[in-house]
Order: sequence, then structure tokens, then C-alpha cells
Amino acid sequence: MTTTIIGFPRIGAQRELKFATEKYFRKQITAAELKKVGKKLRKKHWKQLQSAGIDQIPSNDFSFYDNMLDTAFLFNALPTEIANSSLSDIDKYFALARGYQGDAGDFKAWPMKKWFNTNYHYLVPQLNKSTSFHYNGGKIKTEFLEAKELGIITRPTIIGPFTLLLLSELDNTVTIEDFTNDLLTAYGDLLTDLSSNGAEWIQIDEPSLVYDLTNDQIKWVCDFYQKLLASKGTSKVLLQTYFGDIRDIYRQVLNLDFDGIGLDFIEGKQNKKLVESGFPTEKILFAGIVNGKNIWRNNYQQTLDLLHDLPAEQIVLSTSCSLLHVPYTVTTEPFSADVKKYFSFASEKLTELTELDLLRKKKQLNLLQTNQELFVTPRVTENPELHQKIENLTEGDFVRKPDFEERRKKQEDALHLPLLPTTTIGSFPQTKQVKHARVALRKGEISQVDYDEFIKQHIQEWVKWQEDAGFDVLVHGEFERNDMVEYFGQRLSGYLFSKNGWVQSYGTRAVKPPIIWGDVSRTEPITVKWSTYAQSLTDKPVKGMLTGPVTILNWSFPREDISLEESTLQIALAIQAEVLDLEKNGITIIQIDEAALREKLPLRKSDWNSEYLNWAIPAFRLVHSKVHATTQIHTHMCYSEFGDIIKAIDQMDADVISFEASRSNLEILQQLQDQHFKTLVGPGVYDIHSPRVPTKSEIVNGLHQILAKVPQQNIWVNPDCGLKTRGESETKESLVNLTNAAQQVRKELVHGQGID
Ligand SMILES: CN1c2c(nc(N)[nH]c2=O)NC[C@@H]1CNc1ccc(C(=O)N[C@@H](CCC(=O)N[C@@H](CCC(=O)N[C@@H](CCC(=O)O)C(=O)O)C(=O)O)C(=O)O)cc1
Ligand SMILES: N[C@@H](CCS)C(=O)O
Ligand SMILES: [Zn+2]
Repeated sequence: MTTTIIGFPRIGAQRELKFATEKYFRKQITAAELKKVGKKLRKKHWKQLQSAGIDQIPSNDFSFYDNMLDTAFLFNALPTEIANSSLSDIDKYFALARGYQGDAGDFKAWPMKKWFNTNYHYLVPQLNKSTSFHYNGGKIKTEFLEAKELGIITRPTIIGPFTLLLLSELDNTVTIEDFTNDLLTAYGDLLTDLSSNGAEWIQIDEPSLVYDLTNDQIKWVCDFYQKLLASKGTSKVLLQTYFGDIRDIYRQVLNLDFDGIGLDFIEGKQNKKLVESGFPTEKILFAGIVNGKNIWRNNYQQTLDLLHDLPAEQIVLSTSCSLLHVPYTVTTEPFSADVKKYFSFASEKLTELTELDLLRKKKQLNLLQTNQELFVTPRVTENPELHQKIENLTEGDFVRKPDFEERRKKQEDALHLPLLPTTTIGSFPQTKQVKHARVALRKGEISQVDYDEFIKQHIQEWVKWQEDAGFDVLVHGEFERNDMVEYFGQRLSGYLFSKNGWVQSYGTRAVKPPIIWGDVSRTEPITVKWSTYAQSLTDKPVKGMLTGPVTILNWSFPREDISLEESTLQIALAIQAEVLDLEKNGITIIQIDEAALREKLPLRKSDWNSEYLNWAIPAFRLVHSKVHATTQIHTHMCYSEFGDIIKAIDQMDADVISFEASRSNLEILQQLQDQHFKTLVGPGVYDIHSPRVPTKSEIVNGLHQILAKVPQQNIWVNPDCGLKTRGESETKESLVNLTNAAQQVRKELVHGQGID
């Protein structure tokens, strides 16, 4: 055995899984038809890996929605009301993913969170007293046997117990210990079952081992695996980690009876040093040396140098993480050969692994020379003016004046907004018609003028609708955008775009991250015509809508020849120019989304004194530092995992921030209160990732919870995130419930204060 990968993209080269699943949601195909699509994709991918020469192929990396959900489902850890409902198994599964409202009941979806430092999102299992874990066969076994029938003995993969528990939400009636015995039996039964069915290797993913670990956690992991591995059957077991190094538990892990240890040598900066400190001769090192997250060709010489320092005889070459995070193939992309040669997507990374395997065995050395040519000369010509501009930035460029309190008064006078102002996050449903129009424009079937007219009509309809629904601050709806990052990338110089480079973000949703190829700058206004058009239709303020520099960077494939900081500052200057143009054209409220701000924060808190926030926060400040006091700057983050960086978020110095809160039980509110958060806040009052319509009273309850923690004059009312993924009718129903709820609570407050 010499090469493997941790996991492969599952949505299909043409996003077959997305389209089939969405058809199933719309009841256009049956469950059997959907399952057939899944089976076909799995077969295709296994065969592809096989013919690429990957000699150990994973299975159960496939998922109809998400692997965390799969794992909870595999172990039957469902809420009782869903488990006992009349829904079929697959509908129970999707009910947990997206919520369900219908004849079988009314079930909220499980929360969704970012998967470590990626733009992939997993479902957060909700565990309580009634949860129990037990294994009785299921997806992992079915897929193993499916591959076996094709003559491929795969390595089944499963998320490990530590990661499963750490990433789940336990209510206050239970602790991790309550599930330990259950899980020992469940994982034990799984190992025995797979092993008796012929699995030679089983992969247990424990990415959570790359976090800072407490002594109790280390002890839990060691005790658990000691017991589990004592009766593991005949299969060999691989402990797979990724997204960092395992410095806190490396020594202990070596003493456990794993047959293989998978380490990430790309993001795991200390892993090399750890292995050099000793690695048992009887174990196999699955060395993650091909980057599972970037799209650049591997530098073979660098990789060979790294391998040179590792125990050569015991190494299987692997990827640093699952290839889930990169697009399927570059071969079908319309880049010139001169550009294409720099790229490696999932399929090309398979070739890299097999070529590196040849090279480490001193075979086909010509491959090394061709590869080295990519790295000897600079790939792009620099923009010296831009570099100078960045060099000339001074502290004052990062400070907005006057300060928050003074601006707040001026904005209150200028904007005249009511208590609990209502707004939305920016996008409205991207309907079939909107997407079709973009396809028609791309194919030349309609002209740019016709397309623009079509978009304007949508803006007009929705501006009117928002006025009628009683919103205080309107949005234009983002109908002209394919994606909040790709759209900007396409209008900035220095970017390249794939035609089909889709990467799963969650469930059926994918993104096509643009590629930062060179220095980035703005050549002309990007959003001004749409925002000013929308503003011309109403007397209410319409928010300008931009994506912030850190998010543009984090959701693009970044350059590796300059620092992330440098690239982000280039983007920040481009967005700053856009902010100033919007302001000049009469837009008085501008939202600059920083949905991905937290993404590149080091996973280990002990690494937080590193530089990331020291440049990410200033990059955002640079974007809005030059606007007038009366221009209100909003920002938005579609997650609430910023409790521990609240101070940094406040230092972004925005006037208002909206964030996800409904799926996270509003726990962030306590932290806002405790840390005297100054920025005005719009904690999302309903979950937009589910088609479920929130009732007015649910929203009223949510507002009451918010009011218990945040001063009323600091509160905005909005959904969790943009509404582009939702259908029109559910969106309108939900938003009417939102404005009605806000009005009711406003009345309560006014009465309570005796004003009315
Ligand atoms: C807010 N989120 C975002 C994240 N990352 C981003 N880069 N963007 C985000 O908005 N991360 C966190 C959250 C949650 N994540 C997502 C990710 C993706 C979506 C989403 O809605 N994706 C759409 C695709 C969006 C898009 O690019 N649309 C294009 C192309 C549409 C298309 O597929 N066209 C078809 C033809 C369709 C037709 O004819 O009807 C084609 O090209 O073949 C566009 O609109 O032009 C998705 O469907 O997956 C949401 C949240
Ligand atoms: N303005 C964007 C933010 C998504 S995070 C939207 O509404 O879709
Ligand atoms: Zn969002």
C-alpha cells in the first residue's frame, strides 16, 4: 500500500447529487431514484480512484447531506419525536437536515456550523437524556459491501467518538460521560461488523484532536480507544487527523493500538517535528502531503524534502484532508494551457499522489523537472502602484472618525428609525427564473440590456413588497449576483474563475470559489447602479450591499506566492473605493458582509496571539474608515461562534452587526451583555437554512429573549442570513411574521414605558 486519500468530493462532476436531491425535495423523483444517483456516483468515484492508481480507496465518505448527520443517524441518535414519526428513514434524515413541516409533524432542523476552518458546514447533533447510540448496520456497511461487489475492498471511514461528541450539542441534563459506554459498544459493534465483512482497514476521523486539549480530554480519548481497540477484530484501524497538528496528544496516541496514524503535514505545522521525535516501527504513517484545500500544483521538490525527513518505509502518501474542499477537475476548465498547468483540483491531486510515489522511489525523475519549472519564475507581474499604495497606508487610514457614540447620535438624527428597526440580510430568493436569466445571458440568448431590465423588475417588485410588509430598512435583493464572493471576484482585476469548479458548502448547496491569480484591484464601480436604482424607488433607506475583504479572501482560492494579509489589503482598497462610491451616490446605510471573518482564525486558542486578527480587523476598518459620520455601516456574520472574539468584533467599529442566533439558542447574547458589546446588534430571529416558516409567536419569543440581554435601543430585527436559498412564498410568509412580531414587541415596549 502506497497511496490513498481521506475522502473524495461527492456531489458529482456536474453536481448530479445536488440536482437529484433537490428534485427529491420537490417530490419530482422518488427516494429509490435518488438513491440510484448516489450509488452511481459512488461507483464512478471508486473506479476513478482505482484507475488513477490510488491503492487504498475510502468509502462512506459519500453523503446525501453531511457526514456528521450520517454518523448520528448510523448510531440511531435521533430525537425521539422524529424517530417515532411516520416518516421514512430518508425523510427522517432530511428532516434533521432541513426541518420538516407536514402531516408527520413539525420538526426543527438541527443547527448547522462551520466545519473547522473550512466553508463546509456540518449538522450539529442535539444530545440529551433520551439520546442513545447503537449500531445495527447501515450506510457504512452497505457502501462497503457495494464496493466489495465491484471488486474493490475499500477503507470505510467514520467520524470518531471524540469529534462526534465534541461537535455535538449536549443539553444541561447530560455530559460526555453519559454516552461513553453506549459509544464504546456502538463503535465496537461497527468495527466487528465491518471486519467480519472483510474490511482490511477502517478509518476513524478525529480532526478534533488538532484543537488545544485538556488533560481530561486526553484521558477520555486514551481510555476510550484503549478499550475500543482491545477488541477491534481483524481490521487494521487508522486514526485520521487533519486541519492541524496533534501536539497535545501525539505521544499518547502512539501508545494506543492503532495500526496507522494519519497526520496533516500541510496545516499541521508541528507534525513533522513530532514524527521526528519518534514514530513506532510497527505503525504506518498516513502522511498528508498533498494539500486538500488549495487548487495549486504541489511543489514536488518541497514534498520530497519533507518526506526525506520522515520514516520512508512506513509511509502511505495521502492528502492533508478530504478532497471535499476542492473542485472535481481542472481538465474541463477553459483556462489556457499556460494557466492550467499551475492548477490541481481533486482529480489532478490523485495524479500528484501517484507521481510523488514514483519520485520517492526514484522513478520517472523527469516528472520532477517539469514540476520544478512551475516554481522557478514568478507566475504573475506585480502592480507596483498598488504595492506603493499599501506601503503608504498609515494608522489613520484604519480609524474611522468621529467615534462610535458620536456617530450613533448623528445617525439617529439622520435616519429616524423606530425602536427595533426591521431589515433583511441582503439576498432574496434566487428563483429558477433568476438563474435561468443568467444562463441565458451567458449563452448570448438575451442581451445585457434585457438582463439588466429583468433584474430591475425584480428589484422593483421586491422594494414595493418590503415597503408593504413594513420593513424599515430595505435591500435591493442581490438578484444580479451569482454568489456574494464570486460576483465581486468577477468584477475585480486579478481574478480567474472556473466554469464548473463547484465545492460543497452544505447539503445541496455549493460555491465556485474564484481564484486569486494576481494583484487585485477595482477598475470600475460594481454595485452602485443596482443600489441607486433600488434607492430611487423608495423614500425608505436601501442598504448598499458589499462583501468584505476578509470574506472575499477566505472564500476565494488564495495565492500562495504573497501573504494573505497583502492580498486582503489589496481587496480592502478595492472595496473601500466601492463604499465611497455608494456614499457619494446617496446610499446612507452600507452593509459590508464579513461572513467568513472567523474562518482563518487558528483552531487552537493557544495560537490566537498569532497575526490573523491583527490584520483581518484592520482590513475591515480600512474599508469604511473614510465615510461620513452619518453613513451607517453594517456588517453581517452568518454564525454566532464569535463569543471568544467579541472584543475583536467590536473593534471592527461597525455601527450595526447582524448574526446567526436562532439555531444556536441565542447563547451569544449573554456574552454580548457580559462584555459590554457596543455595536448595535441584529441577532437573527429565524433560521433561513430551513424551508420551515417560523410563527409570529416564535419570533416574539425570540425577541423577548434578546430584550432580556440587550438594551432595546441597541436591537435590530432580522433573519439569520440572506434568503437566496429559500422559495418565494415561504420567504414572504416568514418575513411578514417577522415584521408583525417586531411591531407587536414594539407596542409592548412602548406601553411598558407608558409612552403610548
Ligand atoms: C452565505 N453562505 C455563503 C458561503 N460561501 C459563499 N461563497 N457564498 C455564500 O453565500 N458560505 C456560508 C454561507 C452558506 N453557504 C452557501 C453556499 C452556497 C449557496 C448557494 O445558494 N449556492 C447555489 C449556487 C449559487 C450560484 O453560484 N449560482 C449561479 C449558478 C446557478 C446554477 O447552478 N446554474 C445552473 C443552471 C440553473 C438554471 O438554469 O436554472 C448552471 O449553471 O448549470 C447563478 O445563480 O448564476 C447552489 O445552488 O448551490 C448558499 C449558501
Ligand atoms: N448579503 C448576503 C450575506 C450572506 S452571508 C446575503 O444576504 O446573501
Ligand atoms: Zn450570512
